[in-house]
Amino acid sequence: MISFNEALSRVIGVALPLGSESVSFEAASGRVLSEGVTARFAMPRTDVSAMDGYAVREADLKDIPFSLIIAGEAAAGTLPGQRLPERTAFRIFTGAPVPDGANRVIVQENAERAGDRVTFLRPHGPGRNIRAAGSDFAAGDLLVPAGIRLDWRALTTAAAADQGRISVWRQPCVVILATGDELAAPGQAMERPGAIPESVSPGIAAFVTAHGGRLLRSERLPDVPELLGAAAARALQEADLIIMIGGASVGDRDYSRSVFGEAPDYVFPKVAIKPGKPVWLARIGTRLVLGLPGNPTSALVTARLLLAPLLTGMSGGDAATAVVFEQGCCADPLPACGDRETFLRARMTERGLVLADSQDSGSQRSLAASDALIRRLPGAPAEPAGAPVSYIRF
Ligand SMILES: Nc1nc2c(c(=O)[nH]1)N[C@H]1C(S)=C(S)[C@@H](COP(=O)(O)OP(=O)(O)OC[C@H]3O[C@@H](n4cnc5c(N)ncnc54)[C@H](O)[C@@H]3O)O[C@H]1N2
Ligand code: MOO
Repeated sequence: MISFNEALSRVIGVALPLGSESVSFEAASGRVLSEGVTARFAMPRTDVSAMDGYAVREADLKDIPFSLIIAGEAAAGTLPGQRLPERTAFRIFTGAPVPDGANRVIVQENAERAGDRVTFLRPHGPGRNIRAAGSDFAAGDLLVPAGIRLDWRALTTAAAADQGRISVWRQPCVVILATGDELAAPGQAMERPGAIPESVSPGIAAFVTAHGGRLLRSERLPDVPELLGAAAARALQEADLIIMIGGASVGDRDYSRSVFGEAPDYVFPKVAIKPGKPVWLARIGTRLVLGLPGNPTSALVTARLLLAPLLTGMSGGDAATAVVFEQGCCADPLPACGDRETFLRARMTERGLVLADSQDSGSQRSLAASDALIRRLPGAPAEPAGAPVSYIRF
């Protein structure tokens, strides 16, 4: 069985972008730029006021108090090119073009206006309160480079470039197939003896969307090979990535692998990790199929460790950045690790990482309260409380 590191490097190897497309800003959130965004013009476009106040000439300033006639007004959006006559002031607002000849804006808090005169009553500070043309960026400057995921900060910078459309990598289209006779839609399990709520695909669906995928649909299917086969064939037509949930193990009714043929072209058939050993990844033509174990914690842990880099890379990002381990300390004693690399659910607190009450891979209660996975290497000895640990945000 391969190690987690080997599985991760194989995921990174197949997590390739799927081609680019041009989108409007409304559709760009969370997408990865396939081409950098360059500015169509300099910002500010012209010298502009940084404050609400009065534009003046330096040469006209006298000891306070002194007055000037107000000769005009400039607001944001006013065309540049107005001229400030000597020994006058202009009423000016933040973002307005500074009239030619003016070289300082005095904030209105230091002045008092009466009709067409302004009297400066308090000393102005050293700042000129003018943003020079091009001081933010010049025409043609690269504002956001290719490869950046457009989060709310990068979207703002990109929009400032005044490009109507931008080039982004295509989103991987995903179909989720959750398998198991026992599964019922949440809200409908109690009425059916033997049923349990299908809890994994709602979590995985949210995970897919958060990591740059486009969810086409999520289906719940019984353990009937014909039905699974038909659903898999449909999914292979439409999706770049199919996520099978459950049926990954060796039970007689575990069909998730066999619906893709006698011997799928595995990227890996399982991984030496706990929880999540039965996780698998295969290529079916140009599509990828990821099999997550049915145990809810195993499914979510393997999603965090292997689906995150897969979706990150397929959506144009740097797959390796999706799996970053940090150093911390564990507030609880740690048990010795067996021969499978183990990821323990934990919660980040001011005291350090606190282990979840249950580490059972079927446990679902602890998931909502866990935001970290502590990484324990095979054969690691037991440790007392306070030991340094490597962990990943969960
Ligand atoms: N003889 C062996 N048995 C098992 C092995 C093994 O190596 N040899 N591996 C165990 C491990 S480790 C895991 S993890 C599980 C994973 O098995 P499957 O992927 O085949 O999962 P299922 O059998 O379908 O289900 C396991 C468990 O999870 C519940 N489940 C499944 N899907 C969902 C869902 N969508 N929502 C909520 N709960 C779900 C299911 O009812 C079962 O209780 O296999 C071990 N067995
Ligand atoms: O790997 Mo399983 O996920 O240990 O229960």
